[in-house]
Amino acid sequence: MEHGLSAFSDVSALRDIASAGRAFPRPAGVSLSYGVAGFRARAHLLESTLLRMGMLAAARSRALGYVVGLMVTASHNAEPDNGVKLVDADGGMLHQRWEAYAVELANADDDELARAFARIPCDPPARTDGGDGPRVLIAWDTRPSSERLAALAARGAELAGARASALGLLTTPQLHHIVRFRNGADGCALVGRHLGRGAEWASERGYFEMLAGAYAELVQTGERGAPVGPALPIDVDCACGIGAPKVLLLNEALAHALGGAAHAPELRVVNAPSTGVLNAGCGAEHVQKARAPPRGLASAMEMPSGRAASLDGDADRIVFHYFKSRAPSIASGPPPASGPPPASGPPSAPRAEAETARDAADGWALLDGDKVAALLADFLRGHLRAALRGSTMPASPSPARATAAAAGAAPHVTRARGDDDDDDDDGVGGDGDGVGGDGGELRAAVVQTAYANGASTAYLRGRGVSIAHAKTGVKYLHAVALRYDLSVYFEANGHGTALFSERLLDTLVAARDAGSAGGEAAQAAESARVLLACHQLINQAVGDALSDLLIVDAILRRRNWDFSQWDALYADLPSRQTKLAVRDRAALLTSEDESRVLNPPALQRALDDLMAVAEAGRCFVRPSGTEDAVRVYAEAATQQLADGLALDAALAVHRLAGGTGPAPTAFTA
Ligand SMILES: CC(=O)N[C@H]1[C@@H](OP(=O)(O)O)O[C@H](CO)[C@@H](O)[C@@H]1O
Repeated sequence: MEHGLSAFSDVSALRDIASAGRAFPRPAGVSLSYGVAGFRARAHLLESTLLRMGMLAAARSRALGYVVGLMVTASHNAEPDNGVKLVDADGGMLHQRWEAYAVELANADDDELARAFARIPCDPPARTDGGDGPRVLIAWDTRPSSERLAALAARGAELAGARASALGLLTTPQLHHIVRFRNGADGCALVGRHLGRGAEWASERGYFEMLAGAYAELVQTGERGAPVGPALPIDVDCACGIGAPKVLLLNEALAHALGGAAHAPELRVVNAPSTGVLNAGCGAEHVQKARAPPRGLASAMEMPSGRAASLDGDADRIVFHYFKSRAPSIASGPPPASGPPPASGPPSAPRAEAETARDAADGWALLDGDKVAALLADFLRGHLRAALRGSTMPASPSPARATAAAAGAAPHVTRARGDDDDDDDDGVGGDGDGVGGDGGELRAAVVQTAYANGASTAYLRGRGVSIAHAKTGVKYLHAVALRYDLSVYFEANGHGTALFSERLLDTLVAARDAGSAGGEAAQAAESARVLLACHQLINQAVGDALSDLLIVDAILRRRNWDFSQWDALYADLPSRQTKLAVRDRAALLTSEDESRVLNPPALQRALDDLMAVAEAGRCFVRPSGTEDAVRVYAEAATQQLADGLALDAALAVHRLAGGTGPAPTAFTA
């Protein structure tokens, strides 16, 4: 039993829960595991799960005394799938300790459901929510099955004694934002002191206002006072999902914040829901895994803006791409002091190897999550150094625990920086990049997974940026990122964000406000202003495609860079991903950092032999947390070697880890 909480004891509600369990039976033979982002399966298998997760969300809200969220989506999965993601009171993902309750509840026998629910410690000793009672905000994506599943979740929440509010169609990050700001407005200590306009921004409208306002702030000037680059259009591949209507709303908000559409970057919707099947041949997952442009933007002719972005099915991740022949040319200003040299700098020879046949033919290039992280890390780090020049760190007993201390919150509900609650399987390495002020050191780092391209890691290291490592899945990256004062985390697939600690924000506010003194202080104040606008723009709860889209565009405009200049930060090592089905993917066990197979041991021996003969070869395999498949990643000195390594590794998995169906002969995205 968790501290201070007792079991749910409303006997009549438990009776209702028991009968609902029988009315929506669990499909026979289906056992669900809580993957890297909640439960996912074919939609028709999920009715009992959604009902039960509505109950769990109610319990979580009751335990914390704050609003929580429930998102119905299967993100990048195929349209017939669906899933559920739970949003915790601080706007983050469900606390890992509660995942065990989620699994227990989702897999309880129908007759056991009420008893399983009654075992969840969720009755607080006294109400802490000002009497509003438990409340679950529910939103869903555009899948045909989503609305019905959302209604079942609402029913589950109500049976478990919570009020359920249906917010309708939202992106996943929007729901995270609304939960966070809603609780922040109510003074929830978990959310931090630097929230901005809590109550005003606790809505979809507020979300757009916040983003557009921060973007407008950032594009007031270019770097070092140079004129800012022009507002250019960008084609946004919305994966035939929820991103499409939201991009249109973002256009309106930008036009409003910037004093007219002419001053805003036009976000052109490609692949709206009415034009095709969700995630099929389009969207971030397709583009990044297949390393090919999406339908609708498959040639330079189809991409009139010369630059594009692809969102995934629930718009929590984004990758960028462009055709080199059509990239809009920007009269390049001087390179920023903090930034790397422009296009001509990095070597371009490896790029030729990296390009697939399609790239070579059309000059198509992908800018993935690693490239976004590199751009952000460079930009934020440069401004951080400038903002801290001459500043004094606020005295703080332990920066990492500042939020927890300020919160005074019970340890079992606090997910503050450095909270050891999440230390079980963080898989973190890296010490952090100390950026000093007079009174202490702020720690900054980029957090990557095993999927990060080796060239991106080398680039960041070469620029003195510290790298920390985490397991695949943003919940792991986020937990590691919270250990730093400023951290940028991105998965190569485009899921990520940047986090600012409370201590850093205190310091930035002080530096900004000291700016009127002139001289160096004025420069520091300007960088502090820029960083505070970034904090407002970058979603602090979770990776957010729309917020990432805007910050990338703002940085490029401030630097007067086009996509090719950004792309030239470093040349990706050639890589290839594929996946294959096995009898039982849970039987494949990997090391903490996922770089090595522990079981079956013969598989790692085979992979070692393959890597030994491929120049600069690196490969690893791991069971997917979202699909019934084993994923294979390979990189090597040439595309041909990377492809060969990936296929050989897939064959080794098939042979030694119970592959089903015919042995793989081609790549599966
Ligand atoms: C290689 C890859 O892209 N894996 C993705 C994918 O997880 P898997 O566990 O690999 O299926 O979906 C996750 C949720 O969206 C995302 O966090 C992760 O990065």
